[in-house]
Amino acid sequence: MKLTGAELRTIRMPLVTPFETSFGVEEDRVAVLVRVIGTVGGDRRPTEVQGWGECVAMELPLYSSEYAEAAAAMLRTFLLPRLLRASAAGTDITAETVDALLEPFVGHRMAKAALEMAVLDAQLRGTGQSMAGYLGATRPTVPAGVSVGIQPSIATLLDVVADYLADGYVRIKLKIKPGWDVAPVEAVRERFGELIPLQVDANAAYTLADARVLRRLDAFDLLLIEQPLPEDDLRQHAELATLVRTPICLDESIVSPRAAADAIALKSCSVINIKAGRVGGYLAAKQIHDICRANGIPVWCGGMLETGLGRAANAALAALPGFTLTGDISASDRFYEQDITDPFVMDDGQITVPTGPGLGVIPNQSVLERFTVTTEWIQA
Ligand SMILES: O=C(O)CCC(=O)N[C@@H](C(=O)O)c1ccccc1
Repeated sequence: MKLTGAELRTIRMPLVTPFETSFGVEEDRVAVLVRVIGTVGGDRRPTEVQGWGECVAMELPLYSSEYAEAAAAMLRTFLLPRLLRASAAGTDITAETVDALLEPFVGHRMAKAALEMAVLDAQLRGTGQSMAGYLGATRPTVPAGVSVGIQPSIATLLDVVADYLADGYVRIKLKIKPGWDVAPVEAVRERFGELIPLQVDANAAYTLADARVLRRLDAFDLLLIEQPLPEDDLRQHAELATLVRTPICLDESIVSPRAAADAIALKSCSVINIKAGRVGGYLAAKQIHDICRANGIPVWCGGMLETGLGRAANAALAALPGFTLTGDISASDRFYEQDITDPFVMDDGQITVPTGPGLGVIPNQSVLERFTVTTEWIQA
């Protein structure tokens, strides 16, 4: 497509309840959104298209080195000007070429992913193909899993889990950290039985010296332990994998298809959480899916508290055949009283994959305005 301009918007959305992880407590979500405007169909029959991208970088650099303000600066100063200049010079801007065009800029995968997502959405709205169709989805719905934050007490945790199970969630993920691990998992197992699919997410809060504690989790038949050790420690994850029986799943460590291939080769994990924003976009996410499938590694789609825009794309991704484990694809009301798109709702534990062109959803302008902190127009 011929890129004519882009809107860069920062929104702030209140969370329905504080969300505590091993790296902090979030009361609201700050998100950077990109809307690209362009034309397709050449000079003969130019048709205007627009596409939306959502950056998953948090307000603070606690999950990864990226954060919202830095992502906005990257998009404003380097990434969008690069694409706009290339387009003005006659380059056809497609989702498949964004990564190569942005390659000179090192890192900033979440910022790049948001821009690639916007270009892909615009491109697909132009052709009429859905994101699910483009990625190769094979299912019309995906199972809904929920991520449960660290709670003030075990009693509160059990009430929260009971509510989510009553809502129909088919998989429970518990955030853990040193001092909040064996006891909450044991309590959930005792209260709700052995049958509910249960996993834990440490967000890199442990070290290999904690292997004894992590091995105690083997007693609870967990689906996996997610990212127990620091992001850059594939070797020690491989060591830990020989000490605990529960499958090790990596999240923060898997920053690219190459990292996925390395982690598999080094036996650092036996499950991978794929987050398009973390790995540089939905095309890289699909590559990781394909690498894992070729190596017999099950994958699932992680969440980053996305609005309905990212949620739509994640539902499409999670419908690919290698996504055999339930992901963090929850209903919009898990985090938001009001989503910026029509809300994603759960139906019998399932989330429906959008079938419209592109993402298949668009923001509700008045809700978007209500949550907007800043918006700016970027053009060549
Ligand atoms: O369901 C969701 O969207 C959230 C899933 C979740 O727990 N995400 C975690 C994570 O570490 O995977 C996270 C939360 C906040 C910020 C970054 C990551």
